Amino acid sequence: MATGRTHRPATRSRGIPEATVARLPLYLRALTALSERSVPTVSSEELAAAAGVNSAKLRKDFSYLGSYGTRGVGYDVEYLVYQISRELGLTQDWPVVIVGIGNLGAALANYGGFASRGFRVAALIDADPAMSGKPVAGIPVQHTDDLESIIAENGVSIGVIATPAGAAQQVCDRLVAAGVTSILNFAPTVLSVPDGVDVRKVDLSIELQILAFHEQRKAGEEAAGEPGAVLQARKESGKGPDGDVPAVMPA
Ligand SMILES: NC(=O)c1ccc[n+]([C@@H]2O[C@H](COP(=O)([O-])OP(=O)(O)OC[C@H]3O[C@@H](n4cnc5c(N)ncnc54)[C@H](O)[C@@H]3O)[C@@H](O)[C@H]2O)c1
Repeated sequence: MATGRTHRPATRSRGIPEATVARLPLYLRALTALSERSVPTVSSEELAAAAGVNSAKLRKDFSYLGSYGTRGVGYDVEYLVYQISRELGLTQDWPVVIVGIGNLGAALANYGGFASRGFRVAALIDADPAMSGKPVAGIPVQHTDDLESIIAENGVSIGVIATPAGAAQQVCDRLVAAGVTSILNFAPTVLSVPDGVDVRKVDLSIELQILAFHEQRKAGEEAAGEPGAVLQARKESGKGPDGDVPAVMPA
């Protein structure tokens, strides 16, 4: 759901392209659903359809993981879940801090899905003294004065920024100086970070603007008397109804 920007070269040092890395969570989500239904194996076509990705692309992606599946049987679901989780670094617990506990920060803190995906909300931080000590999602909010010590004590390397745009760069600078090396930014502003710090930006309004563009184009095509044009455009692009492009795009 975003225009992500990862300040890294297009290929990681271990040789997995960023575009593949961006698709791994899509495979993992589809595989986790299969695993929950106790499905033992899956073909590349089935998994590609479930993940909304082209199957040739999927096979290429899995070749980077050294996973080729078995002809006539497919891929072992549990093993692939393990392999992708390991590749994404999800076999370890990642403590995360959220800075800015307003509407969005509180909603993120309350989201139960992080823990099951290997992310533990270690602390909630806000500049408003009136919020200090108040529990959100069962975690007491801490004041920004203590940001550096919170990062150090919890060994945090991932920070989520949900402050107003005007505060985001300053919060980012403090997080980075305190040792955070990955930032998920929800504030509508472009952050400057030193080399070695990854930033991903989530902006729902940009996503909506992109959808508005497509809606406008579809309306134009239909008005021009080409009712099949949308379907044809999908066929040509090779994308399913949801598109096979992850909402969070690599740089
Ligand atoms: N990315 C998206 O899709 C998306 C969607 C909604 C909102 N947003 C953005 O998320 C941000 C938060 O939105 P909201 O609706 O939760 O706002 P909000 O006003 O409800 O909350 C902002 C919080 O940040 C705190 N804050 C302000 N300055 C701070 C600082 N220097 N350090 C720490 N905390 C600070 C405030 O005390 C407040 O609790 C905004 O930048 C907004 O534009 C993004």
